[in-house]
Amino acid sequence: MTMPNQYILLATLSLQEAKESSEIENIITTQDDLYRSYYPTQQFISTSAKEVHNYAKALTTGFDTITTTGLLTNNTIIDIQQIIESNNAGFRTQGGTQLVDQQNKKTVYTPPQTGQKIIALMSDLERFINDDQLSDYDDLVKMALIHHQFESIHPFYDGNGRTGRILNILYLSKQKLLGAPILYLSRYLNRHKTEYYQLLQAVRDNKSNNDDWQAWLLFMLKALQVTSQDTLKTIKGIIALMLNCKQTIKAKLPKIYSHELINNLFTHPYTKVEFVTDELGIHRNTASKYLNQLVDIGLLTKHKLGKDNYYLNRELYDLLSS
Ligand SMILES: Nc1ncnc2c1ncn2[C@@H]1O[C@H](COP(=O)(O)OP(=O)(O)OP(=O)(O)O)[C@@H](O)[C@H]1O
Repeated sequence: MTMPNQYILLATLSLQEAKESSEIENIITTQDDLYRSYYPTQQFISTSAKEVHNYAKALTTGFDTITTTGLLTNNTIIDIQQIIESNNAGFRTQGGTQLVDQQNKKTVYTPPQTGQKIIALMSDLERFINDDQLSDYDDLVKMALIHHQFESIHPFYDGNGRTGRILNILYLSKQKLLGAPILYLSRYLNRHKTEYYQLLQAVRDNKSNNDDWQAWLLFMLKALQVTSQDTLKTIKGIIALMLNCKQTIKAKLPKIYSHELINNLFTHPYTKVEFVTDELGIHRNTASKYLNQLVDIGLLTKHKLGKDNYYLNRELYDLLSS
């Protein structure tokens, strides 16, 4: 709420979430490729950067839908997976899906196999997500239960991991625990991937009865706690950098100062002449002059890639990567 322009957080943090969540599925992209790609014009530096941008798009599309309807339905879940995977296969109708341990190639878990069973289970889950009367558990606990159940149903042929992690944030937003979708668990889950996978499975193996549920819930609550603290730190860091940037431009280049310029520099860690031209509504030559002046006073650094020049806001980039 203290951010002058919340879109900055959505643009930067949702891409970080997309990066981390995709990395859990071994889709690896660098910060450079990520921020040099641009979804609106479909310019992607690499195929994995494209997948990561699709994930961010799926997330914001899901958020827009629940903001409008107040519901998180199976249709929305199908739309999300469709944007992530760029296919419209929908829920599985054929058997054969198994979860395999990547190291020893053994099957860890066989999710439900028939289309009928998947639809029945997803209908139950949809009811659980949307009808608050069905359970009086805390919403954070419900989020962890929903994630476990969704991954256990594994309703799609692919994209289940990433779709399930988007559901976490959408559920918290739907329950109005978040005003903007900016609490992203994937960094924590990625750092604790082995435990994340083990705990998902342990509940099902249930070797020590109910303790496995407890361990799973505590793991997810810890993920929420750590992520909340980290996110607040990041937001405070961005606010401080914006203030510093504003003061520096006002002092050294007062003629080019505008809110729109500051917003541009903090929405795109790597900005370009085109972005400034579009977002400030100024001529290309003027945009180019502004960016070079910002390089001269040390606020940006210039990098050439192919035909394009990119202007890096290094401090923002470092803060988001840290
Ligand atoms: N034992 C398990 N039980 C249930 N879910 C699990 C288990 N182990 C891992 N998962 C979940 O499954 C996800 C990976 O699913 P899978 O390997 O089938 O890929 P996928 O469906 O193509 O999804 P994506 O493309 O997003 O990786 C993990 O990220 C995790 O959320």
